[in-house]
Amino acid sequence: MSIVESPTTPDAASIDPFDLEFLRDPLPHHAALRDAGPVVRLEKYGVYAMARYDEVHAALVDWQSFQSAAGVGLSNFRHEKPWRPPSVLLEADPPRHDGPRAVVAPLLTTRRLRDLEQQWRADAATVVDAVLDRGEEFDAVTDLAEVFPLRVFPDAVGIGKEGRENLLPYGDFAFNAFGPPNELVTSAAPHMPPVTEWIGRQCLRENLTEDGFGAQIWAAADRGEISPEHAPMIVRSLLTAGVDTTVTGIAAIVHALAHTPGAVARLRRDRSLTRTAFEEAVRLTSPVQTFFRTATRDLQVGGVDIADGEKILMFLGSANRDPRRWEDPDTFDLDRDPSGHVAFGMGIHQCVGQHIARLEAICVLDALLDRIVDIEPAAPEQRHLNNTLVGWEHMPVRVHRG
Ligand code: HEM
Ligand SMILES: O=C(O)c1ccc(-c2ccccn2)cc1
Repeated sequence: MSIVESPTTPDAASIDPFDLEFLRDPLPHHAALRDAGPVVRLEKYGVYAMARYDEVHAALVDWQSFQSAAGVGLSNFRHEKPWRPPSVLLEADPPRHDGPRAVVAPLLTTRRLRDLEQQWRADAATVVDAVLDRGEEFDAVTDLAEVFPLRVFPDAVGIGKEGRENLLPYGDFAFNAFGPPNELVTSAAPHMPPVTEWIGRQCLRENLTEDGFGAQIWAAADRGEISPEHAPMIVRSLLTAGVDTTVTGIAAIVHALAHTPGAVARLRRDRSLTRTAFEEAVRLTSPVQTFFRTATRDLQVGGVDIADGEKILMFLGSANRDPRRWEDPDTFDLDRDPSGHVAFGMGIHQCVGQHIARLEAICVLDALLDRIVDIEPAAPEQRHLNNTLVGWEHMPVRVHRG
């Protein structure tokens, strides 16, 4: 008896995770990939997809078998030239990864961010007041989620005031470049040379303030903890990975509150839940949806043979909604324990900036909770399409000030 594919269940092997229709609404495709098995070979790109929590988690923590140095995008650095010099963090395996990581991680701990927290809370109050002064309806993306990170993060890194409008397009391109050269990449590429050049200049010691993360990274080079040519590369890492991602992180918590009646009231009653709220928001809407690893030897996963050198695409957003791991996964649930989610990855490459991301979101969330008693969608939202990131162009909301 032949198995008749129902028209609504796409044959998983033919799924294109970089097709614009997929990016517009990935959820049904994630379910098809999860249900097709622990590993599915995607015919279009000849890569192996992992969409279930257990396999994604296992690959993330096994850097020896699933390496980053061949690139964490579709492009395989064993055979192809990267579009930019590889990151000494993201696209490096131990031991090359160890020194840069040991330098950056201590700079970005919650303890080190304490003095930033006071300033960022004041900034968040200023930004939210300015938004609410204009009325009870606003765009949570263009008026808030894009405004706050660009107000606080470039100063924290210590880059110059001019040209900061390059940061979002640069990050957007970098995250698109992890995918295939589709129209999201080809339409932006012609505009990138001056943007890439600007980013490179911001990472030079003479262009950094003496009190930001950038200067602290250069000071580590003075101490011989990293080589001098790695210092600008590491500053570039912060500028690449630290802006567009946090825009979605902030938008994700606002989205969750606007679509979950009673959540604002619950959080106003119990502020100890705000950290859980952010973790649950990025579990539900993982800003970084996918990225790759490369097999370092012939592997077998879930009965599927993966040869040395093959690319594996990990679906973090899908893993974070896998019903095999999460009860009622599609619900924003403040009583859930979201720990163990893979929105920040896991293992040696787990997001080194996650405490920055968390602090930015909590500062905005608390500023909102201090001023509103409820929030709801005011008009249909508009997705922002990117090969790796999920996010919104617009998110109209209406707040009630009580
Ligand atoms: C909500 C916001 C963010 C999300 C969802 C996010 C997500 C991630 C994920 C999933 C990884 C792992 C990549 C891998 O395993 O290959 C990662 C790594 C990284 N992130 Fe974040 N990130 C966020 C914000 C930030 C910020 C604010 C910074 C900078 C301050 C940052 C800097 C980095 C760097 C440098 C790495 C590479 C770490 C390494 O390879 O050792 N990220 N991030
Ligand atoms: O070191 C860099 O330049 C860099 C670091 C991290 C990322 C990244 C990639 C996938 C998921 C989350 N973050 C991108 C770039």
